Amino acid sequence: MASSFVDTLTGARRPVIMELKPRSADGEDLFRGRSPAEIVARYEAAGAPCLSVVTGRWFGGDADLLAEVVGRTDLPVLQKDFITNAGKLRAASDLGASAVLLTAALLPGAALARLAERALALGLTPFIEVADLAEVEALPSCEGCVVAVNNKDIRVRERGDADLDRSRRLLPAVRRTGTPCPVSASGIDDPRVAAGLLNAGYAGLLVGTRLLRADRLESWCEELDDLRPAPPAPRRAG
Ligand SMILES: O=C(O)c1ccccc1NCC(=O)[C@H](O)[C@H](O)COP(=O)(O)O
Repeated sequence: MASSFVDTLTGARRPVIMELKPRSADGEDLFRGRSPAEIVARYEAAGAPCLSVVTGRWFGGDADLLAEVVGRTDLPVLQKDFITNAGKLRAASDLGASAVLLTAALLPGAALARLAERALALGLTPFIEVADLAEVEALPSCEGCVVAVNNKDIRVRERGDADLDRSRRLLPAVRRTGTPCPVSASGIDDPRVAAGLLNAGYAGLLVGTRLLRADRLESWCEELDDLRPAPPAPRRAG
């Protein structure tokens, strides 16, 4: 089945999933008085192809935030939360999400495969997140799924430093899963690092904290564009 989340991300000039997350893992207020509507408008103006909404309590999110974001945009939206059963998939679909997080560290292999299949049947893109080689190698076939390498450690609520080498190391194994859309997620700060990951073969990035902190989001995006190969020139008629 065609996936609008995957197609939109892989077809984007700036393949950055821009995230709404009210608080960092350390409790920093990332919205800084801005409404979700303002942040959505800012991300759309910056050319976001897809959005991510953290609904997990640790980060200050909830289902109302997801509903509000979905009501403000036509972009495909990922729900980032601990989704562990079919009821949560139905709830995500009812709220209008286009993609759902499935965390390999939390879900035994058979449960992960079952939830990924169920998500696809509901028209949701499974956004399967991994953090080490054993998790990648245990994945079922990932056609139609995003496979995302989390550069941080969710077991410590993402409080530690990011290990960006993890994304670089795991990319060949992630490709072998059959995913059309490898993504690097978390702890991506510097546009040079972002461009390096895309130029190495990632089809997309998931960035939250850095974009929410940026006073000049457009500058961050332009710096990223400048470090990427130029898009092909449009064909001239005649
Ligand atoms: O990754 C998870 O398993 C997770 C589960 C529930 C809520 C949030 C979760 N992760 C949040 C993130 O991974 C980050 O917010 C996202 O990747 C952006 O990271 P950053 O750019 O470092 O804010």
